[in-house]
Order: sequence, then C-alpha cells, then structure tokens
Amino acid sequence: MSTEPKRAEPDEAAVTPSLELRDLHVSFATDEGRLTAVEGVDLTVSAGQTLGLVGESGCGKSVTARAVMRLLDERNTDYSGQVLFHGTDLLGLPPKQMRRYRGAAISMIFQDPMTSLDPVFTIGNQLGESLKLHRGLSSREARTAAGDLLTRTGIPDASRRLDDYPHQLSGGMRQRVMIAMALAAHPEVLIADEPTTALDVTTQAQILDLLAELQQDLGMALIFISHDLSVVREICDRVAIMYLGQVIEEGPTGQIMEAPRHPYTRGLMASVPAMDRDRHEHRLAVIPGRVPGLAAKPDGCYFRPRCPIATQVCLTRPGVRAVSSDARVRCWHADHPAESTTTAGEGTR
Ligand SMILES: Nc1ncnc2c1ncn2[C@@H]1O[C@H](COP(=O)(O)OP(=O)(O)OP(=O)(O)O)[C@@H](O)[C@H]1O
Ligand code: NI
Repeated sequence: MSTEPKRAEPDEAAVTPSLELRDLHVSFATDEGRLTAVEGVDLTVSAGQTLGLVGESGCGKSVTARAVMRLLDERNTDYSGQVLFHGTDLLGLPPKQMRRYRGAAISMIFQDPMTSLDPVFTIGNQLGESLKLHRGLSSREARTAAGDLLTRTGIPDASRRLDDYPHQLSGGMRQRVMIAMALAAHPEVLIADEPTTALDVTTQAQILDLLAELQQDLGMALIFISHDLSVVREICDRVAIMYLGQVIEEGPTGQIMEAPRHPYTRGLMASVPAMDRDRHEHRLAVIPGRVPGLAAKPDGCYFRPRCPIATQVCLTRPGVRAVSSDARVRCWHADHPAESTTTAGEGTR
C-alpha cells in the first residue's frame, strides 16, 4: 500500500524481470487437429520473486512451464509469442543454444523425482556430473560440493547419502535430491511443477519451507505451479490463475486471495478449506462441471458454461483488463471485487 513506509531494499518495480512471457501460444498437432493448450499468456517474474501458477487439471500450467524450458516435442508443437530471459527470446534459439540455458540458467523440478533422477547412478554421481558440467569443478571438488548441496536441502548425514541410489531414498528425500540437482547450476529461474503433490502432508510442508528459504537465499525467480491456492498463499508474491490455456486473473497474492474478481478464482477460493493441504478431491468438486477438452472450447468466455454469473455479454470473448496498477482480469463482470466465498448474487450489467 502507498501509505506504508518505504523499505530500504529495492522495490519490485525497480527490478528487471528475469523471465517474461509475452503473448505465449502453444499448440499441438494431434489426430483431432491443431489444439491450443496455451493461449496468449503474459507473465513476468523477477529475481527474488515467487509467482504461483494455479488452475485445475488441464488448464495449461505444465505446458507453459515446458514451453519455457523447450521440453515439448517440437516436431508436433508450435509456439508463438516470446519467452524472454533477460531479453533473449528462448523460443527463437536453435536447440543447441537452448541447451545452454536449460538446466543451467533456468531449471525445473517435477512432481515425480524419478523423472529427473537416473536409477542406475548414485546420488553423488548425478549431482557431481551436474556440478562438473555447470560449474567446471573437478571430481573431488564436485563431491564436496554435492555433499554441501545435499546438506543445504536438509538431508541428514549428506556425505553418506552420496553413495545411495535413488531407490534407497524416501519420497521426501528424493524430492530434496531433485531440488539439489536443480540448484547445482545456480539457476536464476527455478520452475517447480507441483513439487509436493506426491508427498505426505508433513513432508510437503518441509519441502515448501525449503523451497521458499532457498529461493530467498539464492535470490532466484521462482515459478511455483500448483492446484492448491492454500499452498500458493504461503509462498507466492504473485499469483496467475489459468483456465483453459489463458491467464484469467493475475496480481499480488494478497489481493487475489482477499478480493478475487474472476468467478473462477472465487470458485477456487471457496473450495479451499483454510490451511488444509491434503484434500484436493473435495475441493475440486466445488466448482460445478469440469474443464472442457481443448477440442471443445466454448464460444465467448471459456469459463461461461460453468460460470454462476454469466450473461449475454459473455458470449463475446473477454479481453484482459487492468483492475489496478498491478492486477489484471479476463472477465466482463469483474468490476467489483467480492468476498472469496461469494460466487453468486452479482446482477447483470
Ligand atoms: N503433447 C500434447 N499433445 C496434445 N495435447 C497436449 C499435449 N500435452 C498437453 N496437452 C494438453 O494440454 C492441456 C494442458 O495440459 P497441462 O499438462 O499443461 O495441464 P496442467 O494445467 O499442468 O494440469 P495438471 O494440473 O493436471 O498438471 C491438456 O488438455 C493436455 O491434455
Ligand atoms: Ni501439470
């Protein structure tokens, strides 16, 4: 708020973005024709900042992340728009040059650690290779650094763990190792795609705390992908809510949580029991209906068939509107912020 005293550290506006997505579109050639999974996404994240990417299953969160990393199979994928890393458009890079960024300047961690850990090599071996490659360390230096990294991620008795294979570790420990792997190159941008979904509640909380702490210490820009608004509330500075490939609302976390404008965001909010991290099934049932397939996008506003306040105007596709200096929404009926629990009762215009 403008009435708050100025703090000593630079404010967000003064920081240049680490990563900027501009009008990103991602489509796939499929048997059903060309399907657009990401449609006009604009997002920015700066050093030291955490951006949450939220939405139900199939809304395009992972495709957005994988597009940034150029991890999608490019034989049947089309991109348009830009993914700017300090001004360089990653989408325009030849694959060879992209490899210099992927896993180095920009790193990603996944829900399932086994997708990034190789079962046939020890933890120390894998971490060490990454450290040698990205930081030019000798084998001996790499082993020491690997132990330090594991310690940093809260693995007890880290130097002994170096000789373990991934299957010898618990799920939570594997997730920590994966975080260590992702951090080995000192990335400027870290993308975490539902990194705690597969874990029990206690371990989830520990991993989230760890991520938040490392992000602060290392000053990374963090993109945190989740179904779960209650988790996002704890660690994200800003949130972008996605629906069917579009960002439908975006802004500072507090503002979005306290005064969501889009009916979809309100629905998500209403389905979050306070501070409860382990009841996905119950929550997702609260918004009636389900996310349509990409081959069956509705006319007009994509959320219209499920929306409690849709009117005639919603048959026309809404554009993005600024609702404050740093928040945007894609809805015809977003003029008045509402209590998060209120999803109905707004009249027509
Ligand atoms: N290679 C592909 N070819 C065709 N469609 C795809 C491909 N990859 C993803 N999709 C589709 O893109 C849409 C967005 O998928 P995405 O994985 O990004 O969703 P998400 O928001 O990450 O969901 P979840 O929360 O389940 O992880 C889905 O409809 C998915 O089926
Ligand atoms: Ni996903």
